[in-house]
Amino acid sequence: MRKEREEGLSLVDVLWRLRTKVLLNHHDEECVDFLPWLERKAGAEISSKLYVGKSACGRSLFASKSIKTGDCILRVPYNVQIAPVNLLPKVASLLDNETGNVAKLATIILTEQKRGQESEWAPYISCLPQPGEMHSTVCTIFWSKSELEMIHQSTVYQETIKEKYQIKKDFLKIKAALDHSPEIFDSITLEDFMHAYALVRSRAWGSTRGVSLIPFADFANHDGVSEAFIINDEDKQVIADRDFAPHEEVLIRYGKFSNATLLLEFGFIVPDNIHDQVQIHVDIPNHDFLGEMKLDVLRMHHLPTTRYANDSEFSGDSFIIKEVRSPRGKGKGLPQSLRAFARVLCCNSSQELIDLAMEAAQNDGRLARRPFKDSSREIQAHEILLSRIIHLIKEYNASMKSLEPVAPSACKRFALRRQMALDLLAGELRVLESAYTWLNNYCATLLQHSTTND
Ligand SMILES: C[S@@+](CC[C@H](N)C(=O)[O-])C[C@H]1O[C@@H](n2cnc3c(N)ncnc32)[C@H](O)[C@@H]1O
Repeated sequence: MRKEREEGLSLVDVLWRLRTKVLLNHHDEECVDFLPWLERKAGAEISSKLYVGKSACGRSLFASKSIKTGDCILRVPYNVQIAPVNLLPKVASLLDNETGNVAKLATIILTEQKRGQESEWAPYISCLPQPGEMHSTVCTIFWSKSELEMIHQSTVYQETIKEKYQIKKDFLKIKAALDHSPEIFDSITLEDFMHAYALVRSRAWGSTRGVSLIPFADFANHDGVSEAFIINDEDKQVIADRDFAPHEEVLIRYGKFSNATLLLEFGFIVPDNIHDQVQIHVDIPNHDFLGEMKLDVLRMHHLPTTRYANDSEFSGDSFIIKEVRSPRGKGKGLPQSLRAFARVLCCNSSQELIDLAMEAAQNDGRLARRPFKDSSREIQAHEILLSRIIHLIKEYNASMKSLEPVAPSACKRFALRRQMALDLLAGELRVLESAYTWLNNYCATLLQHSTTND
């Protein structure tokens, strides 16, 4: 107690510290003063029911007392959120409109870190994960080229390359701006910027006023099946989705995110993620003599098509598929837009394309949404999808097989990333296999009906 009093803490703070020391079983010495400090800064209560503690996934929020379903467990007013407008005016004036909000928030973190104890945000900044901490460097932007190759099947691969490019672009702009202000920041490295960028990506939320860091709320860890989330309002609130006993970890849902998104933005994945998805490309082959007509019909009906690098080579589209939960025909099956695309792709006469366009005009205007009347044509359309999916399944299996088990002497970081790559691919493979089962079943049922009718 004398030590705390010597640190200049008020009696209330000392009592809070003693109380939490007794209560906490995930005690986090470094964060004990953080919430009282934030509440003083906000001039309002932020949470009477939660504390910041330690978990297997870095810091986390825990119940400090019993929580009932429907209780408001935290509210962070806008005046203690960190938004791009908090960027020092001198630095802001040197940045153009193309500099993204994530880069601006990352710059705020770096400049506040530099100010050390003089920073008005010092108690918050000092609780953020440090560059060396394992969980903060798992995001794929930190993966090497060969590590990224492990997941080249997944959209995360391309997204990471795009993101790394954007980070470098933003870094050069920020560096140029800070070089004009050596009194604020003498030298900034790409590594420092990437770390700050990853911190922002994994803990900033969007709101009616743009993107901001939400101190305290951003210590909540993610559970994809939780119904508690940060309400997209100016003051950020979270409402408990169930009862919690004292000291239970309180998880929230960041969003209905696939493992691809979780890995890219937050650096972790969850097993059996119900939000997993796969992006598949379906192309109109360049040898298709009806290719141009098919493209015209698709565009006339507002189905987006992409012409790839060389106009004469491929045209096609990308579709997101999620796990198809019921192979027996119940539930949603594959996206209707993908099945419509396959029906158009399957047409082998201009008359068939005209018939599809007429059918759309006579109904709700949407192209190829109804099954072909001729069930053998309907089967052929879906077999195009089946063959695409079988091809992808083979590729995923081959990629996973090539990820040899790591030697016991391999570095811990590589072993972790390899395991994440395997888990990511396994989740996407599960989605593809569910689509395969659904399509197979659909075609078999159609075949059975047509032979019965014959
Ligand atoms: C918004 S922060 C949450 C607080 C963070 N644990 C900390 O120490 O400051 C998001 C980060 O927490 C970690 N995290 C959150 N939920 C997780 C989960 N379910 N599994 C693994 N890591 C998780 C990841 O490192 C993620 O980037």
